[in-house]
Amino acid sequence: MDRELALELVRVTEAAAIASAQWMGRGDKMSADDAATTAMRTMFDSVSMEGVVVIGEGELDEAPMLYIGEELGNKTGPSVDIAVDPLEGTNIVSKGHNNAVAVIAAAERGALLHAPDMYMDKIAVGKYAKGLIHIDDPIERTIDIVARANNKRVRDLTVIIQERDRHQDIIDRVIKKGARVKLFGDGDVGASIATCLPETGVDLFVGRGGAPEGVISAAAIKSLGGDMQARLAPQDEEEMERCRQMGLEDPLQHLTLDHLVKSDDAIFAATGVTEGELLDGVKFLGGDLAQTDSIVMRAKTRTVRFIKAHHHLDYKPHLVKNEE
Ligand SMILES: O=P(O)(O)OC[C@H]1O[C@](O)(COP(=O)(O)O)[C@@H](O)[C@@H]1O
Repeated sequence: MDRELALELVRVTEAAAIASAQWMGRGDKMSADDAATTAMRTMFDSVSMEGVVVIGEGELDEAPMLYIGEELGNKTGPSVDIAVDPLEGTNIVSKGHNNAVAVIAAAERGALLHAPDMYMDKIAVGKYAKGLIHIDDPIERTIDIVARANNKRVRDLTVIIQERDRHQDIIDRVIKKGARVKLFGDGDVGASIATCLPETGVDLFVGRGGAPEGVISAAAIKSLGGDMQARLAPQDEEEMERCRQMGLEDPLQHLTLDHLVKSDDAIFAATGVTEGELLDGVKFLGGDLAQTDSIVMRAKTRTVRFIKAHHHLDYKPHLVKNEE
């Protein structure tokens, strides 16, 4: 997969971000998600690839667009697996909070784990701690390992955790150990990637979140040279069976970064929808002008590009929300 495909995928996330940002703060997460999905689906038609959705909006009977198995692209380019989250942080947008993004991960055909839509336990770190962590280690040991690797004192180490009741024990243990917690409401793709960007001050991501988000994050973490491990967390026998049907013989398998994204030929693209630590949100600058802020990276070359773009919405009427 080449640089051109990476840049084409940014056009797709930009469109999804512009469409959904118009729903910010309107208390309607479904419409925000629909707007992102429709815009993303439309843009995919012109992308030079033979893509197949492996992580999308659901099975064919659940989602009219971007369903698992759907073919995308104009069939002139490489054969790729596509994982999408048109709006990562639906609640964020409906409430006007920070850190919602539109995201796509792509990898050569067969390389992305086909993760069912269920919970997954995850741990992520930046490049200095790569190869040193294990998801089954007690958090206290992991903190010591990452502090040493990142050349920080434990008291200066920051662990980012989604603020959920299920994480209370781990939050208490991080604080007792003397490290810092940084809690976030929604959006664990951005939170896990933050471990790989030293300027965020985040050293370690731990917790249980969506499995699809886990695979998408893994494409970014691979491109940034960091490390991630995971394990699906099926909640009952029915979910165990779903894992098996998706090709995971052992649903509780210890998943390394290379299980999540099997190839080094992977691309991650994201555009901010609302303001965030990683990316600015979509800014409507007056008149028909909208500004987007995106990041795109390729695991093959480890190049990370930040792209600010101005869009004249008079020329993109399909992205403009209809006013009833
Ligand atoms: O809200 P839950 O059930 O704790 O699930 C956690 C998941 O929800 C999110 O915070 C937001 O997901 P949505 O965009 O689908 O609302 C994910 O980033 C995270 O993986």
